[in-house]
Amino acid sequence: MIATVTLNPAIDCVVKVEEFRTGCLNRVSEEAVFPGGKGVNVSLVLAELDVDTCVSGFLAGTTGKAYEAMLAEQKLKDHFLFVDNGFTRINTKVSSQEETEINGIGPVLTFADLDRLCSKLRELPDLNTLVLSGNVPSGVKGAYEYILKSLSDLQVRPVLDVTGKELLKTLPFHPFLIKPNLEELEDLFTIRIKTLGEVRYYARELQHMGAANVLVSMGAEGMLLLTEEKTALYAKGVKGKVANTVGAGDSSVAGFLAGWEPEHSYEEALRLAAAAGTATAFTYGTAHRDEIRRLEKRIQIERI
Ligand SMILES: Nc1ncnc2c1ncn2[C@@H]1O[C@H](COP(=O)(O)OP(=O)(O)OP(=O)(O)O)[C@@H](O)[C@H]1O
Ligand SMILES: O=P(O)(O)OC[C@@]1(O)O[C@H](CO)[C@@H](O)[C@@H]1O
Repeated sequence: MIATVTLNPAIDCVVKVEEFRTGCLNRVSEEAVFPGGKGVNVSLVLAELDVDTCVSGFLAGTTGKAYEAMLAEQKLKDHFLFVDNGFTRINTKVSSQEETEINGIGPVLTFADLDRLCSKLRELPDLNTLVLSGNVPSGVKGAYEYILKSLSDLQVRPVLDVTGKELLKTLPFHPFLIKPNLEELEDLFTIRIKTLGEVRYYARELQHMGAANVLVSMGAEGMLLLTEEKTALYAKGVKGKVANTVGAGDSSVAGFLAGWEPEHSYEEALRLAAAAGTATAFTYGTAHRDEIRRLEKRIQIERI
């Protein structure tokens, strides 16, 4: 089973505004709410792809209760824990001429909370993969390193979709997969990347630092996978009508894991990663299976 950890989930309020402007009232023409947060998005797409998964992390307050009810509707196995300060954040995602996101703060966590979470994760039967992704709340800086250290005796594959120092601290644990996007890769090395060759070079640097597989997502430009066998595969972007790209990266992580599992084929992993990411970009909320399977046929992969 694949467990996902979302330390700071959010109710995603996705709205469409015909012409978004700052400094005035904007009225929305379409709106929807989803139980968001990176790990939960990964689990939603895994479930669409018939992979056994469960969600965990922390909720708080009345929005936390609402979040739980939204999860129940999605029929995800829910191992979230409650903390008794603050409230689960509400993140606003505006689709307009361009996309604008406003992400909230969420509750404060302590390392004692992380210990409770680790105990919960230990109890999960058949756990083989642990996906850790998203923002680390104040109070628990270094949380992912702490969780991986606490669970280092378990035989699980760590998967990390986190940024900056939080990512670097986890590389000594040899994550099975990391998924920086292009901007995050640039920020990690304080450089500007212009070519696929440069993407491959810096992905390789992350392998030298401990990562096994590195998947660099590049929005509409597709994604590059540097496998643990040192093969670089590139999946071209697919053109289509973008609804909202929120969760596209998380869907790619889910697609990668679902595609890799049956035959341990990295080409199939990349194909499904690209299809799932694209399907989510073309959907409000995370992608559904039919769209993912339809797009899978359109993914072109080349060795670079
Ligand atoms: N505008 C787009 N058009 C086509 N495909 C897209 C688009 N945006 C994203 N994708 C697909 O989804 C994948 C992941 O998207 P992206 O690189 O934006 O991830 P991300 O920055 O981690 O996103 P998020 O943080 O919102 O989950 C891309 O590599 C691509 O395959
Ligand atoms: O604030 P974080 O944890 O970095 O990102 C949270 C978030 O923006 O990421 C998901 C998309 O990847 C959304 O569902 C959610 O609102």
